[in-house]
Amino acid sequence: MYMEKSGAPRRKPVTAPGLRAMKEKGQRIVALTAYDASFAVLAERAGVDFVLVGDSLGMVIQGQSTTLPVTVDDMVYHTRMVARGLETALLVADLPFMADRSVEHALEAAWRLVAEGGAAMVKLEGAAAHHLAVIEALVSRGIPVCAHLGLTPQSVHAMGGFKIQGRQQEAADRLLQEALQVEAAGAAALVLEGIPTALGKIVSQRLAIPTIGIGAGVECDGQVLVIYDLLGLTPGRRPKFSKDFLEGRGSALAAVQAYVEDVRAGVFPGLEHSFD
Ligand SMILES: Nc1nc(=O)c2c([nH]1)NC[C@@H]1CN(c3ccc(C(=O)N[C@@H](CCC(=O)O)C(=O)O)cc3)CN21
Ligand SMILES: CC(C)C(=O)C(=O)O
Ligand SMILES: [Mg+2]
Repeated sequence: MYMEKSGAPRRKPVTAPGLRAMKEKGQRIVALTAYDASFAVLAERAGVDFVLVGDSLGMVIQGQSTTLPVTVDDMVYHTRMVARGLETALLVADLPFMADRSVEHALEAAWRLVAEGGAAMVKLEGAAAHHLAVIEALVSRGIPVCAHLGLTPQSVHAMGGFKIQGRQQEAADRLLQEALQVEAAGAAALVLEGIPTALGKIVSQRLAIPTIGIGAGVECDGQVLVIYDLLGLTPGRRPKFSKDFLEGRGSALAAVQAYVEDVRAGVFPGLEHSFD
């Protein structure tokens, strides 16, 4: 094997049903993005539970200003690279923009992410009727789905920028209803991005499936970050909800380990990384 992956004692593989069991036991889920084998090994060695090949790769790897140009081919390529670095963490891949334009397209894309890429779960943004139909189609064929609500970057133009969502009561009520709908459609987990802490808490309490927050406050059942933000590698302004864990530490592994510990202990995100 090219790379030593875990370094630590072996642990049981993280699975889709296992995420729900973690919520039931009150164990926080630690998620992190990775786009290549080296970063996947880092996440694996630090004990990350859920490794996301995010379409954020369009921004942090490709240097584009949104995630919209990312293709299914791009996602399959990076998912394959990440798969080679993982041993026990759950491998999740984003369906890129418009891969869900029909149930057929979504099935084809998810098939490739699982069969060619090695993903064990796919993530998709939104809870419109057509998204719910896609979730049901994938789940009924044995592909676990992670939903994604709130600040959904593939809707950047509709939102008028990467803006915090669910600040008004009506929008908050709508988001809770959508969360209940994706759960009913069979989603195994839900990423909540860019919403007030109080809303993240309510959604997490009302759902049986785990919520994984990014800029959604400390009350979610888990947290996710973009690894480049965690390592302070993002040029220019990075989202307020992110934190440079490498600052004051001697290695990338120590930085990821500190993130894992802080999420498990419920001390990250702090108020300074949250919205109210
Ligand atoms: N490096 C990186 N980190 C991410 O978290 C990330 C990406 N890229 N690319 C894909 C999406 C885009 N994301 C973003 C990008 C910017 C903001 C941002 O600047 N938000 C403002 C909030 C504005 C408001 O208050 O409404 C902020 O100050 O954080 C948020 C999410 C999250 N994702
Ligand atoms: C930030 C996470 C949730 C994501 O969707 C991505 O990295 O693309
Ligand atoms: Mg994404």
